[in-house]
Amino acid sequence: MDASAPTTDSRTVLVAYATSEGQTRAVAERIAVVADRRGAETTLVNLDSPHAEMDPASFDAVFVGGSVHGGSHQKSVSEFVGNYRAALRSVPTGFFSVSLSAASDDPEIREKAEEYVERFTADARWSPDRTATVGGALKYSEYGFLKRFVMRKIVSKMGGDADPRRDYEYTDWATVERFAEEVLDLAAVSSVSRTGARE
Ligand SMILES: Cc1cc2nc3c(=O)[nH]c(=O)nc-3n(C[C@H](O)[C@H](O)[C@H](O)COP(=O)(O)O)c2cc1C
Repeated sequence: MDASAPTTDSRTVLVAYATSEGQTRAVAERIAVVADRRGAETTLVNLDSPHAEMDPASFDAVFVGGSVHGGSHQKSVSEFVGNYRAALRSVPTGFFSVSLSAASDDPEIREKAEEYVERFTADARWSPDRTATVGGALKYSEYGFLKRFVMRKIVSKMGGDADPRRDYEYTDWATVERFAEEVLDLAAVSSVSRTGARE
């Protein structure tokens, strides 16, 4: 093996996320699995649960993710990015956004998913190295009356006809893994030139 080849051994990876119904946690966990597979030491943090203070600058790669509700991501996600904006600019980063729009067959609706990301990153004044819009889930069995009502409205507005007697998962796991690999590749590349500045 070429000893100078970049590897992700002993790289540290942070996956910070917020979730309202659990699908973004599943996506974050899949990203962590991809990082673990590459030998990284991965820290998974739910931004809405009590957690130790952490400085993204002390990781080799940082993923941040949230889901879209009423057109916006969780406040804890924008607060995290706002608090650590400078640190996030110093490491390879990926932002993933989970929504139903991302799963639509209609390109105009999928465009909305991109707009949620653009609005988030513009408001947060942060330019992640990679972004991903990820199809979410419809978990009728877990929704109370109001959420179920809102979701049926959203789904019908999107032209869908999901049967509310069952749950749906629209997440494309191959896309999630590809996104994770791309950000991890950046981490491996930048660590090679770590003696100098990040290129
Ligand atoms: C009350 C509610 C509002 C939502 N609003 C939007 C929305 O504005 N746009 C969208 O694309 N998806 C919307 N969704 C779909 C969620 O983004 C999707 O269910 C996602 O999987 C939720 O991720 P989470 O389980 O990590 O919270 C909404 C879902 C709920 C329950």
